[in-house]
Amino acid sequence: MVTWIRGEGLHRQAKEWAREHVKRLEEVGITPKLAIILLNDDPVELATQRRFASLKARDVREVGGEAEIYELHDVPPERRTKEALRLIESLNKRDDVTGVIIQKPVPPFVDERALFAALSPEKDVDALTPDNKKRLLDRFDLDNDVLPCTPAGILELFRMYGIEIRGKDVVVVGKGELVGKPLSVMLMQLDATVTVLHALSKEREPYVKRADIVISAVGRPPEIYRDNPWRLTGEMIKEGVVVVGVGGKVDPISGKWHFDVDEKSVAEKASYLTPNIGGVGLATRARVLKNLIRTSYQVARLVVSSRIVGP
Ligand SMILES: NC(=O)C1=CN([C@@H]2O[C@H](COP(=O)(O)OP(=O)(O)OC[C@H]3O[C@@H](n4cnc5c(N)ncnc54)[C@H](OP(=O)(O)O)[C@@H]3O)[C@@H](O)[C@H]2O)C=CC1
Ligand SMILES: Nc1nc(=O)c2c([nH]1)NC[C@@H]1CN(c3ccc(C(=O)N[C@@H](CCC(=O)O)C(=O)O)cc3)C=[N+]21
Repeated sequence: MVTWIRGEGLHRQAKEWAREHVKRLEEVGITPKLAIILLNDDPVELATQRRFASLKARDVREVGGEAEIYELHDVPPERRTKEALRLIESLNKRDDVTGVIIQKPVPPFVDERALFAALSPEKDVDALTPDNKKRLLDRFDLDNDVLPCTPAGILELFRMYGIEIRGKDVVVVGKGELVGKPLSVMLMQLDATVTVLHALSKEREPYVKRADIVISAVGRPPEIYRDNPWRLTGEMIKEGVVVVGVGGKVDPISGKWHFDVDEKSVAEKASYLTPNIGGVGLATRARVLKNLIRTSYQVARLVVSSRIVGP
């Protein structure tokens, strides 16, 4: 029988914790405010990113903070990087903005590197600025650092469900900057044997079949992408494996979700499995809240007093 790995508990705990810290920050005159930037005009991405952005904004408002969503997807392609840079610079300067998320993926013609390089590292809720990314290669502290939201959320889920990582064969499918790459680095530091598969991997099946833990972070469901699709099904995995499904897209026409993992067939073989709804997404949002509180303390130290102590 499969045990479902649910994110609800982490999400609820994070909201309670964040609510307390919003009150403490109010006492020093700081209200956490998250700015979310949308840049992608691809219809699938726009539908998906709008959904995520509004959920994150809702969480922040529920704990007493503020959120602003900036939609730049209508700016002509040739001006979009420039306009985004201008917006990021103004958000950097504003003392009322304490955290910024640039929703990924950005369209191919936008200079993503330049955007993350321009963002103030102390407001970087996703830990995606060049310096924040590099710190991961050194070491990390799951309880105290601003870490990439989804990888950290997944590690918290493993801890909560008592899933061992040390010495395990872990396959990570996808090496995106947001999930696959940082997560595989973190798993390596936790002494897993990590195999990373991606679009150009010669073979995937043999690696997936022998893994103790499979994490799928691709986001190319066959219902939406004819070219180069990916789906993990029950016949691809061994009995008793732990499966974590991360990738998913909203179909802009039907408004329906399609995911990396075929929940039904995988549930018949896996020992632990994240549900496509109510799993990693909630763990990610829990971590977004925690990171925003941490970046808000960092901003408070800069604009109010360096003596303010954080969580
Ligand atoms: N549930 C949640 O909370 C979250 C979900 N997501 C979702 O996770 C997914 C991944 O996010 P992100 O890291 O930004 O992804 P990217 O789009 O940056 O990367 C996708 C990765 O998948 C690989 N890939 C593409 N096609 C295949 C294939 N056919 N088989 C195997 N691998 C393939 C790519 O390979 P290559 O590098 O060779 O091009 C790339 O490494 C997205 O769907 C995103 O929406 C993200 C964050 C949170
Ligand atoms: N810079 C950046 N940072 C991100 O953190 C980021 C991003 N870009 N791009 C896209 C992905 C995706 N993502 C999710 C957030 C919430 C849910 C989520 O809450 N899902 C709910 C419900 C979904 C629904 O009700 O529609 C669930 O799983 O139960 C999922 C996925 C963050 N992402």
